[in-house]
Parts: sequence; C-alpha cells; structure tokens
Amino acid sequence: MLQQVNGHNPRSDGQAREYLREDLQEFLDGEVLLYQLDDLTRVNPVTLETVLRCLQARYMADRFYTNAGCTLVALNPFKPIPQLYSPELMREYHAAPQPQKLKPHVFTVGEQTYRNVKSLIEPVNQSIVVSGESGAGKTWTSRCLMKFYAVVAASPASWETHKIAERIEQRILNSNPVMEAFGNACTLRNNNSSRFGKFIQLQLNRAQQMTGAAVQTYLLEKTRVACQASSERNFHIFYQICKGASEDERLQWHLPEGAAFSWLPNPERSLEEDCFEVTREAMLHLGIDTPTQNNIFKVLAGLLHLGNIQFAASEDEAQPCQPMDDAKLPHEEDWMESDLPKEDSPLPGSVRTASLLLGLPEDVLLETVQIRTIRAGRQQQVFRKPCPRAECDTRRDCLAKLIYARLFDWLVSVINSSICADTDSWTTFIGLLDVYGFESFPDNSLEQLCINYANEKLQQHFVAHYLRAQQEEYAVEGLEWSFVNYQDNQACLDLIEGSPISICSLINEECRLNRPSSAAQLQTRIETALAGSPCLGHNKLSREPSFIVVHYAGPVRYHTAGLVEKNKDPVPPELTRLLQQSQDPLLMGLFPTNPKEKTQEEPSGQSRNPVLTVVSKFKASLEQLLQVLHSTTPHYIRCIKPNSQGQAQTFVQEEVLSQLEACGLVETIHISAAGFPIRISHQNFVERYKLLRRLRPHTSSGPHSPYTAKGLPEWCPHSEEAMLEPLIQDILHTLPVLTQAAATPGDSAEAMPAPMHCGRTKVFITDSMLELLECGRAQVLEQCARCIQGGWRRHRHREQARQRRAAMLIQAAIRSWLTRKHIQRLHAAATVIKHAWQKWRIRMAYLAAKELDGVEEKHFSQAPCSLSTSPLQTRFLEAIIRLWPLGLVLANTAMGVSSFQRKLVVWACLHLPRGSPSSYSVQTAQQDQAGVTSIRALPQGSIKFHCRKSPLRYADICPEPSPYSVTGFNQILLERHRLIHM
Ligand SMILES: Nc1ncnc2c1ncn2[C@@H]1O[C@H](COP(=O)(O)OP(=O)(O)OP(=O)(O)O)[C@@H](O)[C@H]1O
Repeated sequence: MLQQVNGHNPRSDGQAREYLREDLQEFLDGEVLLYQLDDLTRVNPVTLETVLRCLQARYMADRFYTNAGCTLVALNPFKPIPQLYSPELMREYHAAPQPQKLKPHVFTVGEQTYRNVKSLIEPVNQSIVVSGESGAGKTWTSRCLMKFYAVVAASPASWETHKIAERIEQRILNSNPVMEAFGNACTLRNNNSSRFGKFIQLQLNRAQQMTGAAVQTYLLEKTRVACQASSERNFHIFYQICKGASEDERLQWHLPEGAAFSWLPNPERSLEEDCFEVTREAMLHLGIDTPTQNNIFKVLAGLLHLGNIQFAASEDEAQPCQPMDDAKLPHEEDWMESDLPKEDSPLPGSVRTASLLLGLPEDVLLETVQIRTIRAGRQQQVFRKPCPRAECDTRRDCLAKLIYARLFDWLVSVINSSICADTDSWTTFIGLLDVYGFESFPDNSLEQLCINYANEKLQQHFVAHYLRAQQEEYAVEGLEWSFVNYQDNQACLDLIEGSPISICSLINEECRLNRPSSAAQLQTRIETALAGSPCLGHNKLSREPSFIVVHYAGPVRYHTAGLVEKNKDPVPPELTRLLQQSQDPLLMGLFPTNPKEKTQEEPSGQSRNPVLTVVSKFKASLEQLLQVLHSTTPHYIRCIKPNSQGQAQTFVQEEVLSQLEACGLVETIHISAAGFPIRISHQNFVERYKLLRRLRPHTSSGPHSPYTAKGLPEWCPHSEEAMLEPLIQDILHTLPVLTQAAATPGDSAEAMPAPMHCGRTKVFITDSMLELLECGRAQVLEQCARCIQGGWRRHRHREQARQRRAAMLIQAAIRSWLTRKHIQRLHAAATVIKHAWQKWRIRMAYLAAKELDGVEEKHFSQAPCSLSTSPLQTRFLEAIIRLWPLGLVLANTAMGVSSFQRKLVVWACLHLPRGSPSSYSVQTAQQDQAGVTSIRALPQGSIKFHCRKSPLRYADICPEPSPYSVTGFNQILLERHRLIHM
C-alpha cells in the first residue's frame, strides 16, 4: 500500500523505501525468484550484494552451479551427491539439443566445449580454466570433466576400437589417483590439496573420440617433502606406504609398524586418500610394473630415513657436524635387515638405512651432506669445507627435494608416455587447466608471487575474453559502444614481469650477481626502481623488509627475506653428483651419469647460459601455457568454497566475497558497471516506466530527447517490438525533464544526460540512469498518490454527506411511522374507551334515570292519583318543583340547621329515597353552617383509567372536552334535574 504522501513518519519512510527497494529488485529480477536465476548476469543490478544473495539462495536450494556470463560458478557442496554426476546425467547433457538450456552444470561446459570442437569453427581447440582457492573443488571439477569426456567421447565404432578407446580413457582416469598420491597433501584448508598446478590436454581424433592425453605440471611444492607446517601432512604417498605396505614390504623398505619419522607428521590422521592399493592399481594400469613401483616406494622410504638424520653442532669449525644417534625407530634390531653392516658401522641407523634404500654409499652420503666442495681457479681446484649444522640440514633437505622433484617429473613423463597419443592420431584437444587460486597469507614469499603472477596473467586473459563476449552482445543488440576506456590489470603485470625493469627482473638480477643478498637492499632496489608503478605499495609500519603489490584481487605484501635464495633454488652440484653414484636403478635413471649433460642445477658460476631461476622457469612455462590458451576458445569455471570448515549447507558471505574478488568475478562486475550493467527487455521497460509519460511536456513537439538519436533501432523485426516502439519513444522524451529535475543548481547541462541505449530487444542502462528513472517513477507515483488521496477524500466527503441525509430521512420516516402506529394504537384505545365510556354513561344515565324514575314513581305511587290523571297530584308535583329551590336554600342556610337536618332537607326537597344512603351521598361543608357542598350519586362499581404519557404531542388530551359533556355524577343529576326542569 502506498503511504499517505504527506505523512512524514521516519519509520514509515524507511519501510516505504525498503518496500520500493524490494519492488525494484523484484522488477529487475523479473518474475523469477533469486534461487531460480541460473545466470548471475541476470541478477539486476549486477552488484556484489545481489550476486552474493543469489549464490546464497541457490546454495541453500542445493543448486551448486550458476552461470556468470561466460563463466560457470561452482559452489562446493561439501557432501556427496551421486545423482549430480551420474553417467545418465552425463548422457542427458550430451544428448540435449541445447545443453545450455538445461540447468547450469559442469557438464554443460563439458558438452559446450565438446560441440565447439566438433563444429570445427576456429579456434577449434578449447580450454577450460578451473580456478579457485584451495579446497574449492578444482580437482573434483577437473576429475568430473575427465569422466564426462570418458563417457561422451567414447568410440561408438567397432568393438575393437571401442576397447582401445576405453583402455585409453581408463588410463587417463588412472592418472588422477597417481598424481594425487604424489602431488597432493593434507593441508589446513583441504585434506586433499593439490600441491602443483596442472594442464591436461585431452586429445581427440577426427571423429572427436578421445585418443589420448598429456599432462603438464607447474610449481610442485617440493619443500613439503622436508618441511611441513604443523597440523599439515607430507604428500599422501608417504602415508600410503607406511600404512598400506605388507609385512614383506615393510621389511624391504625398513618401515616398521609405529616407526616415527620427522618428515611424517600427523600419521595418526586417517584420510580416505590413504589408499595405497588404489595408487598401486592405477600405477599398474599406467604401465608402471610392480618391481618399478617397489623401487619407487623404496626410494621414498629412503627419503623418510634421510629425514631422520639429525646433526649435532660441531665445536670445531674445521670438523664436520656428526649425525646424532636416532632413538626414533623402535626395535631396530628386530626388523633391520641383515644386509646392513650394523656392527661394523659407527653410523646411526638412519644414515645406514637411508643410504641402503637410496643405493648410496653411507660415508659418501654423509660426507656430501656434511662437507661443501668448492671448485676454484683455472684448474678447478677442489676445496672442502665442513658445513655448519644448519647448512647440513639444508643440504639434507635439498637432497630429498631434488630426489622427490625428479621422481615426480619422471612420474608425469611416465604417465604422459602411457596416455599420450601419437601426434598424428589426434587433431584437436580440450585443455583442462587446474591452477592454484590467488593467495594472500600473512607471510607471502616467492611461491605466492609466482601463483599470483599466474593468476594475474589468467585474469588478463579472462578479462579480454569477457570483454569480447560483452562486446559481442552489444553488437548483436546493435549498440555502438566499446570498453575502450576500461583499464585492465596491465599495470600490475608490468610491475611483476615488465621490461626492462620489474620485480622479476630485479630478483633475477640479484641471483645473477651471485652476491650475498640482503632483504632490506632488495626492498630498496624494488622501491626505487619501480617507484612510478601505481601497483607498488609499501607498508611503512612493517619492520620486516617487504613490498606490496596491488593485485586485481587485492594488495599482497611479499617479504623480501629469502626471496633471492628461493629464486636461485640452489642445488649444490655435489648432491647431483652423489645421486649419480647411486646404485638404485630408479635413481640411476633419474640422475644419469652423463658428463656432457648440464643439469639445471649446475651452479651459475660454471655456466655461461643465463641462470635458470625459479621465476624465469615459471615465466617461461606460463608464457607457453598462455600461448596455448590464446589459441583456444576459453571456458571458465570458478570454484567457490562456501565455508572454510568444509560443512554442507553453510554459506559464509564474507568468505565467498573474498573468493569472488580473488577469482575476478567482482572485477567482472566492475567491468559490467563500466558498460551497461542493467539490461531490461523492451516489454518490461515499457511496463514499468510507461507512467513516466505523464511527465512529458504537453507541447506537441516537446524538448528533443538526446536518447532518441542513439535510441531505438530503425527496424523492428517483430510486430510486438513495433508496438512497443512509440511507447519507448514517449518514455525517452521524458528523460530531459527528469534530468532537469534531478539536476542540482551547480550541475552543468552536458553532465546530466545519463547514458542509455536501446538495443534490438533490450534497453541497456547504467546505474545512474536506473536511479533517474526510478526517481521519476517515484515522482509520478507520488503525484498519482496525491491525486488518488484527494479524489478519495472528496468522494468520502460526498459519501458521508449523502449518508447523513439518508440517515436523517430514514430516521424521520421511522419516527413518523412509529408515531402513526402509536396514534393508531391510541385511537383504537381511545375508541375502546370512548365506547366503554359512552356505554357506561348511557348505562349510568339509564340507571340514574331508572332510579329517579323509580323514586318519582314510588313517590307518586304513594299519592292517591297519578300526575296525568289527578290534578292534586299535579299540584303536589308542581309544589315540590316550586319548593325545592327553597329546600336547597334552606339546606344551605348557614345558621340554625344541623348537618343531618340539612341532609334531610335535601333528601326531602329532592325527593331522594332516604332509605338508600348507599346510592347518594350528600356532603355538607365542614362547618356545618356552610351548607350543602355536593350531592353525589355513588358509583356502582369502581372504574380505573391507566394512561401512559403519549409520545404524541396531543395524545394525552383526547378526547376533546366538550362544554356539554358530562364530567361528574353531580352533573348527571343536575343535568337530569335541569332536563326535568326544562
Ligand atoms: N562437486 C562436489 N561434490 C561433492 N564434494 C565436493 C565437490 N567438489 C569438491 N568437493 C569436496 O571438496 C573437497 C576439496 O575439493 P578439491 O580437492 O577438488 O579442491 P581443490 O580446489 O582442488 O583444492 P586444492 O587447490 O587444495 O587442490 C573434496 O575432497 C570433496 O570432498
């Protein structure tokens, strides 16, 4: 209900605003409920708040996938939903004529890419970029896609080719558990966190059947082998072998039950990822036979024992640090193999076991870790310098990292050789990129710099693609507008990788100079050399040397301490040489003894080639990757973790918001805002804003609308659109009035028109224009409300007056009716009384007459003759008549007559029968001398009259007394006498 427009109650104002906001939201959303919105670009307006609300509503309604333009947002359900990933559903999406019309799903993206490949429209190759923070579901999504392609891209041809294809698909799928066992670990954020980035190329032949795949990995977190954060774990494979090995294998690998290893923290935590048998099975399918597998596991066990070697600090710098006796392994003598030269060797068990398992001579292994060799001079003279304890630890860790990294790369190459098809057997590919999401921790170093650098690159790629998609939509709608002014993240990329000076180049230079690097020095260098960059910041309050990079997803502070060392990733050449001496078949393969081969780990001083730092290697592989991506049609899946606890049905808005920022969706929203974030269909636009036409000036021409020129297209293909055109034109004509009304006195005229475009089917407007339209609408509604209120008040007034008149009329009518009724009743009663009265009077008269007649008759009957007959009688009567006044006078004389005498005189003169005192009463005055006051005939019976007061004015005065009516018994008598007298 509209509020009374002139009633300014702040609370009701607030409510009204809220109501209008909801109303606008409802309009912008259309008829659809928020959770039913499949595409975030349909959320209107595209703001963070609405996007969040929409995602939350969908998540709570168990709708985990939502489109966001060319991106699919995948919310992690944190609960198994088998029916959401069933082969039947895969086939349904595959068979659908328009899969994009089905509910958003990872299969829609899968099918879309597959059809694009089939359509052979350039670029034929497709890529799917799956990003998100740790635990958001990237690996799950990539696995899902691989399963999808394994189902839909299977060969329907002959049974034989079908079998081959199935075997390849199985191998591709089997690569997952192997890579996850060696490359994933349990972290604080995800129990099965991938510690590397990967790009999987699914290769398709001309018939779009999957014939093979290739895997490329990025930035394996090899430091995890030797160093794990508390509450985190090492790579899964270490736990798998410790928990899943058979008794025999335990003996072979020197892994007694319950043994404690420094590099195996939290072994008591059991995860479903600790499935040794699955890994072994998958390795077998990939062509890694059991002896090779055993060899791998033996080497891994050797690494665990290597980690148990602890050095004691040496008091004499010239003496190497000695390994401490380890007390960690229980019942050593019980399970140690007899091949260990136990009794002869003074070395601790961990050194002996490690060297045995790694196929290295014990003393050489120990010496290499303890003593640094330096070659100097032209003759390459060798100097040996015992390392301090910390360096011994570093060298030991470095040895383990070196072995593990090589082993991982080797595994990837084995997987590739197992699943990769011959180059001539495939023509197109679909790439799946599963990369780390943007990272920002309290302590960020080179790893985060590389990851965020990659994310910046991918974001730039994404933005370019998104803008292209936006631009295409504008073109379809006939809009001539471009995002030329949009600033992308090039400035940030220039800061990180630009030429000639950038953060990367400065760090690399520090490595090349091969001088002792100081963290503070590096900070100063970066700050002075890159001072002009808008994306470089510095936290002056920070005590530790650092610099801030303002990434698209937010600012990140990187510590400069250790940055150069990490970038060098130095591998002492003695370590490589040591491993080249290994007798272990696997290590021999990983570290071949080829003097001509220059390994990457060769020290910089001995090579004229530019140093291959971590950053430069990463940059090279990133460029390669982007080249591949640029040659494909990209598709994006943004995985979002609704909460950090991994709980189902829990949506923490703040956490989701930061991820939306990190995955660039917020950026997309800002890009939308730079264009026309609000799109309304012509129909809806007219329905909502047609009332604005009331604001249009009444002059026929009216002010010319600046919007009409760029406004509606000249041609309207549909008749409905044609019908809407004049209405939209009318609305557009009101815009100058609106802008004028909204302008504050200081605004310049040209600043006012807010941008707006009419496309072929939609009206494209900006936020400011929406505000203006809504303002105008509110204004018109207010006018209407006032008008309605005035009309209503007038109407109510008239109605009330009419009702009052009608009520009076009814009251009068009822009153007169009641009066009539009452009078009728009174008339009837009066008639009855009158009749009774008349009857009574007649009767009385009759009785009186009868009595009088009786008295006379009696009187005359006592006389000897009748009046008529006897003259004596007549004379007597005449005498009486003549005398009775005298008698009365006598009776009334004041003097000398007693009361009784008076009565007697009256009786005598009136000839009243003396014997019947009950019939007449004679009243004398109280003073007996006063005479007779009245003579009354006593009534025969009593008569009562009960009269209520009449509502009628004259009802109680009826009947009309007549001057002749008899009103008392005396009168009857007197009348009688008078009559007689007459
Ligand atoms: N669609 C889904 N359905 C059910 N569970 C899921 C789904 N997606 C993810 N999960 C759950 O979330 C966990 C984390 O997912 P995943 O390992 O794919 O995250 P990630 O983004 O690859 O993390 P990281 O970057 O650390 O490797 C999975 O182990 C799984 O339990």
